[in-house]
Amino acid sequence: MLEMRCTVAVCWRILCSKSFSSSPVTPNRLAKPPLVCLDRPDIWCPAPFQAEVSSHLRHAYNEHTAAEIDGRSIANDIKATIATEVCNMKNSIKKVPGLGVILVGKRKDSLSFVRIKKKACEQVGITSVVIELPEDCTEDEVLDVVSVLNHKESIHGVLVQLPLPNHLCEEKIINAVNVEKDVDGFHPVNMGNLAMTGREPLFIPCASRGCIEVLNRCNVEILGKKVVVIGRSMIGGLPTSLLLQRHHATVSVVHAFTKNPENITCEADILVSDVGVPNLVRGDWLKPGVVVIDMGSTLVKGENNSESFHVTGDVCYEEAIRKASVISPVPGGVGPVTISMLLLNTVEAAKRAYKWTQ
Ligand SMILES: NC(=O)C1=CN([C@@H]2O[C@H](COP(=O)(O)OP(=O)(O)OC[C@H]3O[C@@H](n4cnc5c(N)ncnc54)[C@H](OP(=O)(O)O)[C@@H]3O)[C@@H](O)[C@H]2O)C=CC1
Ligand SMILES: Nc1nc(=O)c2c([nH]1)NC[C@@H]1CN(c3ccc(C(=O)N[C@@H](CCC(=O)O)C(=O)O)cc3)C=[N+]21
Repeated sequence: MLEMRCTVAVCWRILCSKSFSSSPVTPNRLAKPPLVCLDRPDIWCPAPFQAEVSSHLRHAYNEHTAAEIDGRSIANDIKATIATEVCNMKNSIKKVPGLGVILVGKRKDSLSFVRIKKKACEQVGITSVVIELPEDCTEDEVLDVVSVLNHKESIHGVLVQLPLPNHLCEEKIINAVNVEKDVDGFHPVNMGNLAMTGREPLFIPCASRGCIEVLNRCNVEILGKKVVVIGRSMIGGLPTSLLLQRHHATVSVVHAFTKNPENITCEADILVSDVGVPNLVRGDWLKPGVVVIDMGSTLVKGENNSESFHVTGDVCYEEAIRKASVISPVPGGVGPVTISMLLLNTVEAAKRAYKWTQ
């Protein structure tokens, strides 16, 4: 409890202090900025960048193995564009976008994801503040921090790292995030608008947006394709299946209660997996030539040294590369692009807040 009070006090001081300012803007450290592909079929909000058709595929070893998607290079291209835009915003209105992240507890994976988000913000000149609360904090204490960030003028994006400890009501906390700062896109108004044809969510969940971005960047056509999404969580599978439908795919969803999932997955032209079970998707689940997007990201202990961890996806990579035409690896696939989509959502939130366009 004392630890939490101290953390909140420190956070409050950080939020109120003048020294809570932007990290260095470093557009030149990154690759030449290409144009980010933000095309969406229903054009829900003004897309600030034009689409660039470029290839981010590493070639296959031979004709029997898949080409590998280079998610890090896609993410670097997007980050370079964002860094330039943040720089322009700073020069034009003396403001930079700000992201507030709330982290409850000390889960190893959450700590790692939050560290990655913070570093990515620094790379492009977005200010970030991470509010850490102890595992046993109360719901009211989390809601108080959400409220502070909601009201802070220099914070344009607010996100609560998930999952939360069981005693906290995720629904109540997500509902409390200002819908105009909901850069995760998990607020029911944003999620509802994503689900309803013709409506315009202010934000699209980052992993789902990342999935579409990766497919676009690798010139994989979505329209009219049979897509199977494994998983239906709020973070990953559900919004991804909705977004793919917006892009006119025919989408089937497989979940924990699906009987004989391989009978469904083997029909897919594009397979997206967001489950968190390593090696769930085997080679015999796949149609030859399928495009595989592995969104799973699970920390697993190394075999020999129990202290070492590595991140792994849902797809049995060695088997899948022999069936797929294109595959996203873990790490280095959709994950880094998800992070760059969070940066993009934060920039878009700041632009709306300041009514600023380049
Ligand atoms: N790369 C990225 O950008 C992102 C990666 N992730 C990763 O995705 C994974 C899933 O995370 P999250 O969505 O939060 O997890 P959840 O546990 O919330 O959801 C898992 C989903 O998978 C389904 N599922 C579980 N077991 C099976 C099974 N054996 N067969 C088919 N479906 C199954 C569940 O079905 P049911 O609904 O029936 O329970 C549920 O819909 C994690 O590894 C996470 O790190 C998440 C977000 C972004
Ligand atoms: N409020 C909230 N929003 C989220 O968007 C959210 C969340 N909670 N909880 C957990 C999931 C998972 N997720 C990932 C983001 C980046 C990588 C990523 O960058 N992965 C790297 C490797 C990461 C590493 O090395 O640890 C890669 O695949 O190359 C993975 C997974 C976002 N999530």
